[in-house]
Amino acid sequence: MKKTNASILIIDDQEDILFASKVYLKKYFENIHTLNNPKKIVELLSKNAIDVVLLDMNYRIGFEDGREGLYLLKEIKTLSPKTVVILMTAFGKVETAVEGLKSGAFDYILKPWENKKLLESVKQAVDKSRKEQKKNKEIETDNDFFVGTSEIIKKAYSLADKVAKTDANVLILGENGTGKFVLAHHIYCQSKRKNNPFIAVDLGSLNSNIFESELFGYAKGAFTDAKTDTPGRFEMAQNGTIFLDEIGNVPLHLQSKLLQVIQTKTVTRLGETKPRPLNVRIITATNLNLKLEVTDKNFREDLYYRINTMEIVLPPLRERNEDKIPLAEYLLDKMIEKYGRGEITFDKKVLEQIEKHAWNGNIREMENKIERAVILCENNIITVSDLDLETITPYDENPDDIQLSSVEKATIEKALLKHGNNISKTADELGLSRGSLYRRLEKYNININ
Ligand SMILES: Nc1ncnc2c1ncn2[C@@H]1O[C@H](COP(=O)(O)OP(=O)(O)OP(=O)(O)O)[C@@H](O)[C@H]1O
Repeated sequence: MKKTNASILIIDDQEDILFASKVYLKKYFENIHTLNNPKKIVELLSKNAIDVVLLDMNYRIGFEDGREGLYLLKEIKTLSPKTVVILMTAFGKVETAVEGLKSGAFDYILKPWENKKLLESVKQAVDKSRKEQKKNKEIETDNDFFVGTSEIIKKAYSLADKVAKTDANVLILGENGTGKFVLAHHIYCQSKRKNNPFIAVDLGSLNSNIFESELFGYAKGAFTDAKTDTPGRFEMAQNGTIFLDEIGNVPLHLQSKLLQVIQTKTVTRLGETKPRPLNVRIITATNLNLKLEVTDKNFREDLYYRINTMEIVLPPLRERNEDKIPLAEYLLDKMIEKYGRGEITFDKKVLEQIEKHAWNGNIREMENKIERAVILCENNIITVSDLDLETITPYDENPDDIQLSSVEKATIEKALLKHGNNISKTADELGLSRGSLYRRLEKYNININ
């Protein structure tokens, strides 16, 4: 009989159970791993792709309420969402196992089990795990990613495709709305980590108080609200990819903590002392000129070199003139599908405007305008008034102006972030009147709501 190509992990503190189940299941499945200490789960899951876990619910004598099992179940589902878990429980403890089913376990079996029943349950779990993996592949191949025809963007995307196959850290630079998140996700989908988690974190929105607990996790009791042991985003990304957006906005004292995680490939939860091993690919992004931030001593040089093994610059839309019309057509098709509309086309005048317009808000601005136009348009033709571009200055800056305006925009965004979008304080810091700050927010399409 041919063995099924699947990896099963059995976790139990009783050696005889591990031995017996391993010997039996080895006849049917290619890889059987066993663990007698559940603390080693993170390490094992970070090094192996496991299809099914058979998990005992109790480990310490005197603690037989199954809570440990439920906790470990949560941890496994966080670290490796596509792994299917079967709980093992003693007769009379079914209630906790049922709670486990509600928390994402696939099945439970009673100890001592009949081998046939165990085999049946594991086979079904392997099927389920295969289906999950297939579902994910379909989503990924269905992933709609616009490439474009300009040399500058083709170069950037081809670099991304090349680096995707490796485990190198990637830094994506580009103005707001140029597609940094979309590119990071695209890299993940092309990588060998695509069946493991993709965790995106907007570092700009994490204030210093929650930065560490969110990213590194915490132990129960580490601070007043720490009710349970909780993994951070790094652990959630175990075996997968973490996308750290707005890395340029992390304050210096927290940069050193990030550096330590990246350097040591370990993370220590708040309130714990022992580091946990990490196997995570790191993709970062920022709209700031990070090199300049390093020169100005706002960003640690050592962290910069850690994260930019490969640097990909996404050009603003105004530097990709020939992509504007094809991109607009692509976004139009996307919106037609979203709103279930029949064929809609652009009026000739609209196409001219699309080409001339600066699109300082980049792809996001174009997407928003086209979405609005699809909702508003009558007669299935998008007119100039549907697209609503009249009020916006056409693009006629020279390259030096572009550089300058990118810097100005980034400076304003940084000051806004620092002052929690408070207009008066931001204007004060920048030496502007409130009126001129508002004019600039409009010019650069900066939304503060
Ligand atoms: N290559 C692409 N193909 C299809 N759509 C894209 C592409 N790049 C960007 N977009 C669209 O443009 C919008 C902005 O993209 P995204 O959020 O990735 O930009 P960003 O640079 O991360 O923005 P921010 O800096 O503001 O976070 C998204 O709604 C996305 O759907």
